Amino acid sequence: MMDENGILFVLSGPSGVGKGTVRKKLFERADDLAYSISMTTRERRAGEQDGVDYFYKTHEQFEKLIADNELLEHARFVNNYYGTPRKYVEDTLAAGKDIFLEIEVQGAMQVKENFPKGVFIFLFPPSLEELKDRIMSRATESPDAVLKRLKEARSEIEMMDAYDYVVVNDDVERAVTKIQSIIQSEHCRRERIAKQYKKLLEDG
Ligand SMILES: Nc1nc2c(ncn2[C@@H]2O[C@H](COP(=O)(O)OP(=O)(O)O)[C@@H](O)[C@H]2O)c(=O)[nH]1
Ligand SMILES: Nc1ncnc2c1ncn2[C@@H]1O[C@H](COP(=O)(O)OP(=O)(O)O)[C@@H](O)[C@H]1O
Repeated sequence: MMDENGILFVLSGPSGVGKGTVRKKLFERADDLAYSISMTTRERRAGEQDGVDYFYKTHEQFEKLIADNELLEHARFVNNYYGTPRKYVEDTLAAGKDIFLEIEVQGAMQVKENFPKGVFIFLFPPSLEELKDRIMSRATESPDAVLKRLKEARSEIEMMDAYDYVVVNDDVERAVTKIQSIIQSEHCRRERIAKQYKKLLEDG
């Protein structure tokens, strides 16, 4: 059966690789894509807004969301919970609109089980040295949190194989353009399949 649903895109990659930066630039250019704002128990950083960057929750509130099955996936990352609201994703896809998730690898693997047709993109650093510099330069974390994020980065990179595409974030513009072409070619691919399917039915 051909589906008229939107396409689900997932962007993952180690902390500090530039996911947030690339995603924001992508959304400045793409207007037919919806962003799924995640829930988190992490503290709000300076400059972040509730309902824009994340929905900030207490541990108790988050655990209730899990118990009530309101999350499509969730994971713990460096002592905090992160999760994707189920309803927004399902409603957006059902309305025929594409949705974009920016989540870490454990969560992405849960999404893959439920949405095998999703498109999984891994953002890759030019080098580990550069990754470390980027996490440090952002200076939003304590030295301890920087170390934990770096440690996490190695195990995240090991999961790269499970992704459909790997995009190196050497230059933001270039990475965004590559992601845009991935989105475009996935649409072409699905249209081609739909056409072939229609032809098959017509040919009887
Ligand atoms: N599983 C999951 N991971 C998420 C979600 N939202 C954000 N993340 C990931 O959690 C990790 C930590 O995010 P954050 O604290 O904002 O740090 P940053 O990515 O280093 O800026 C990143 O890898 C995010 O992509 C979510 O809803 N689910
Ligand atoms: N292509 C790039 N080249 C140089 N610096 C970058 C690039 N992409 C992102 N950065 C910088 O790296 C740091 C981490 O980026 P951020 O988007 O917060 O990463 P993430 O969301 O993956 O944790 C920020 O200071 C950002 O400005």
